[in-house]
Amino acid sequence: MVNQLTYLSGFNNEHETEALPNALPKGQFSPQKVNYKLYAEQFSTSAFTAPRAENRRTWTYRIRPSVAMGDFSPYKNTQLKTGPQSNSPCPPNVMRWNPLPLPNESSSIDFIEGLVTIATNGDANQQTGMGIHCYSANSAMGNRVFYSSDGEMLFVPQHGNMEVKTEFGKLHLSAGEIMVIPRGVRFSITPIDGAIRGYICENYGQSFVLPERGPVGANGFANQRDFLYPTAWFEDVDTPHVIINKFCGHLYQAPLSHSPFDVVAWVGNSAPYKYDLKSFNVINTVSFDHPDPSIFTVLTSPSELEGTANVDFVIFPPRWMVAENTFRPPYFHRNVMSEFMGLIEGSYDAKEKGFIPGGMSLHNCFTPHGPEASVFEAASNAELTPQKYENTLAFMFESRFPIAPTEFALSTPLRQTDYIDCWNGITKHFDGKM
Ligand SMILES: O=C(O)Cc1cc(O)ccc1O
Ligand SMILES: [Fe+2]
Repeated sequence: MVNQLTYLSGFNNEHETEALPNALPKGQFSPQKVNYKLYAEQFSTSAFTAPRAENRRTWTYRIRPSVAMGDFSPYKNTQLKTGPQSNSPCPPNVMRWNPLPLPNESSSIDFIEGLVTIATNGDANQQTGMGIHCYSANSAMGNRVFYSSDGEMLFVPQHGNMEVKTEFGKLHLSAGEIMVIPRGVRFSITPIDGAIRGYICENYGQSFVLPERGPVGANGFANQRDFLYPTAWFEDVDTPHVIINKFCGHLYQAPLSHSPFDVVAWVGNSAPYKYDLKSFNVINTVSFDHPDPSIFTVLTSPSELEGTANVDFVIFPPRWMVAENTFRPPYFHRNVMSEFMGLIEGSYDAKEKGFIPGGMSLHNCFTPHGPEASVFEAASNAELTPQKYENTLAFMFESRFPIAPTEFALSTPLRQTDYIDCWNGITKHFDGKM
């Protein structure tokens, strides 16, 4: 059992929280002396001059400033990769993978060791694109603490429960929830009650925001109030720690004489947050035709091209299907945007076999795809009564940039090299007659 945590609610709010009374300065951010002899340190994840609506920064009040640390040295190479991947082909094939196995009970794998990159796009140093990783772990990170300078990390847990210690406080995260850790925030992950597994979108581009609602109005989709931020929590621990930083596609380590989780109070809008996907207010057709999946966008990382995301995070949650005279599952299509999908639980309406929880699929820029043959047959002949589509939770990272699988993803035996055969049964029905 884990203790209940308290959270602050509201996407991108200027939150304020203190673990000791009056640790937060009043009326200013950087007084000559901070209460409790703390240090003031600003943490910025947008340029100082970013417009107010996009500006993100938090003032932290900590036992030591972050610079009280040793120097960085290279850390070992792992399966964690970064875009652009040089010398690696990006074949346009439809691709699908079985889930990464959970770590064996006889071995002890922490979050950092269990990270494997499946695909990347864009260029981390140009702050475009993303890395798509899978994690699987069964042990705590001990005195190791991780952060990425290359991107903010959107976690999509698929299996198990974890406690996440961050500089801004603790979060508990379970399958069916998501969490975003801003670029640069230090964290440590501890599996609770067994192994954990999930997906990560390391977003090199602009920070995730909520999509516009347009004519839908002031409510619906993901509502701001359902995004939960941690309350300040700190430990005053003077034992050696190791900081592991992903920077420009490489890992570095640096020694620290103490725990970096020493923020006693903070105020600002840049901090980790989590969201329960069950809170998503699903909006869909109540008449005919299958709408585009953009109606299911939870978070979007915009690019400089309006409406053309660096990456959209889209979910396919349980919902009523009521469309009349309509082919109800996802349609056949070719798309300039590239689509990477995962399955959190149950099954997905376009693929009844082969796409299994923890698995992944990739349909790249203009690669044709759609319902598998048996789904097409069944949905073309189904009686269209209202139907509750349950036991399902899929998601998609959809990006304007082609998504290149890593060497690992191309060659792993987890890859279903016969994936294309699921469309084998698509035959000609045309006979020239109506
Ligand atoms: O390819 C997919 O399964 C994702 C998807 C779902 C949908 O409902 C419509 C278009 C689309 O790309
Ligand atoms: Fe698609």
